Amino acid sequence: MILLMSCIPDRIDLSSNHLEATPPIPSHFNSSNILPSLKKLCLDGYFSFENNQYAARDFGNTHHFLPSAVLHPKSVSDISSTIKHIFDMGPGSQLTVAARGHGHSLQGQAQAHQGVVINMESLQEQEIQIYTGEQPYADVSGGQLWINILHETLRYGLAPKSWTDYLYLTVGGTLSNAGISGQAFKHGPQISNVYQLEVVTGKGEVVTCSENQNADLFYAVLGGLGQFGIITRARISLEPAPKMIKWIRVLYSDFSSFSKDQEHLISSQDSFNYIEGFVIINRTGLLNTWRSSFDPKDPIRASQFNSEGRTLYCLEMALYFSPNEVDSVNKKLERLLSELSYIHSTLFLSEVSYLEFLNRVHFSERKLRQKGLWEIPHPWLNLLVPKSKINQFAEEVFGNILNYSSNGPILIYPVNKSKWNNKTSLVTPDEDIVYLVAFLSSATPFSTGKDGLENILTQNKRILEYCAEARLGTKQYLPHYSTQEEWRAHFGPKWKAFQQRKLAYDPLAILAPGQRIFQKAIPLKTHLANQPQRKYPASFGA
Ligand SMILES: Cc1cc2nc3c(=O)[nH]c(=O)nc-3n(C[C@H](O)[C@H](O)[C@H](O)COP(=O)(O)OP(=O)(O)OC[C@H]3O[C@@H](n4cnc5c(N)ncnc54)[C@H](O)[C@@H]3O)c2cc1C
Repeated sequence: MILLMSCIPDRIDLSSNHLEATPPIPSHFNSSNILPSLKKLCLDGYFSFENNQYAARDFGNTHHFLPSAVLHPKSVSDISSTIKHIFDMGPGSQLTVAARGHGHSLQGQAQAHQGVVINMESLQEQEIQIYTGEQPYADVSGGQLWINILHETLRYGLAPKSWTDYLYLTVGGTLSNAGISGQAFKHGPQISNVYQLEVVTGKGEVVTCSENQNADLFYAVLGGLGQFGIITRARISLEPAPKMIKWIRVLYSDFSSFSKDQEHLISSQDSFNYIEGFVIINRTGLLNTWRSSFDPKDPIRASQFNSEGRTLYCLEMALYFSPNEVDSVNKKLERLLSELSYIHSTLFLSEVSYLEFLNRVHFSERKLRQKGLWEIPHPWLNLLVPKSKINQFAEEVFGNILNYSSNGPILIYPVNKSKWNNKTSLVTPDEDIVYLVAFLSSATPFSTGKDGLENILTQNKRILEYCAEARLGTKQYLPHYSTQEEWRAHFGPKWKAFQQRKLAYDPLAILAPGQRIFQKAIPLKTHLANQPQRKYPASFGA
């Protein structure tokens, strides 16, 4: 159930549905004055003004802000003329615009309260175009799903190099964050594997950018949380696609051996193609095994392994190969495994196609959907932790704060920062190796117990407080804050550049209001100059 109200108290907990207050839209703002002017725009696509509840929903399922209109663009010009029209109204109109990819944000980041949501998936102006050759690439729409890109590129024996664990996400959505998965140690995140973008800025201008052309906008948009422009097209770097995957999991009972082996593997020249890992705290229910699209016998074998109540760490690796390389890949696998110090009775190996491997979470999604466990609140917390502090972090968080059980998978794996470009808007800890730690919790509807939403949010808060108190230098990935002070602390030395770029590309703060970084009500120049240390209501941030 979605509750949509224009005026609701600060926080309502309906157990199954955690809502936050609607942003403080001033009383003089009346969207009904604005909407007739939108209707007059000459578009290839169309606006819908009713039945837009889905645009007030996301995967997190805790924030629900209803827009006044949804644009279903058929062309880039639909997007640019809509934004230009809103820009020309000036700051007084209050109208904001959120691009909505697949709506898999966690806290309303793709929503626009009483604003305009752009349904990016309807932008199918151009087919996926593949360029073969020495440096192959794909030209794709910003609203394209990664799963569709995979299917199409595989027809040419090619595929993107860097992925997310789940492929039902759009190009624009993941490039606005980073796009991190088990290939990132080798290729960097998805934002390191883009040659060119086409962007509609907050003034409605359509700009092509790359590292050689309008480079500042290019880097601003990558990891830019949708603040500087709407990605309408992206040129994605490709590589020859492997046919098959050896997919391996091994267990550790000791965190430092586990992380030492992970770091060894990501630093080796000739290593696996994919390296991740996860924490197994107590036993696993269906929600905890959503990544276990593995040999069906393995969970049974794993459950026979007597952990004696200890927390276990699972190192997950994949080796790409072609059917004609079986001998050499087996030798390589043997050599790589011989360098590791896992518990030897816990080696799990399966062989799957590349497509099955990359699409593994969708397999679990289907199972969860059947049980009604997909569209429930997901109070996720994603952190980037510097390598020098990971042992301290693990000891306190896995050993103390989460001492009873987890409410979903906890991923943990290191990546080499040398593969990441510091010019992008993405913020990471300042070390050569950082760990992605993802607490992918699901809240049980109506529960007020340990698996309930409030409890998980409290637990997330404890983790964040511990990181701050212990000065671990962690950064949130897919960040979510409620005060401007927190955003400034998040960006640290990058905050000034982030503000300057906002002023250059979206001076009226029209775009991506759901990130709650800038507020359209305040003219941006004043806003930037004054730097107020103000705390906005929890739902709105700075
Ligand atoms: C099941 C699941 C698994 C995930 N796994 C991973 C993972 O392995 N690695 C990882 O890095 N992330 C992962 N994520 C997080 C995911 O990458 C982000 O939430 C991403 O933003 C979702 O993409 P989307 O298309 O749904 O974007 P949306 O939620 O629709 O939008 C996200 C933000 O980007 C903006 N935006 C959307 N489209 C555009 C565009 N074209 N141009 C400019 N701005 C735009 C929106 O306004 C919003 O601010 C996962 C999320 C889920 C739900």
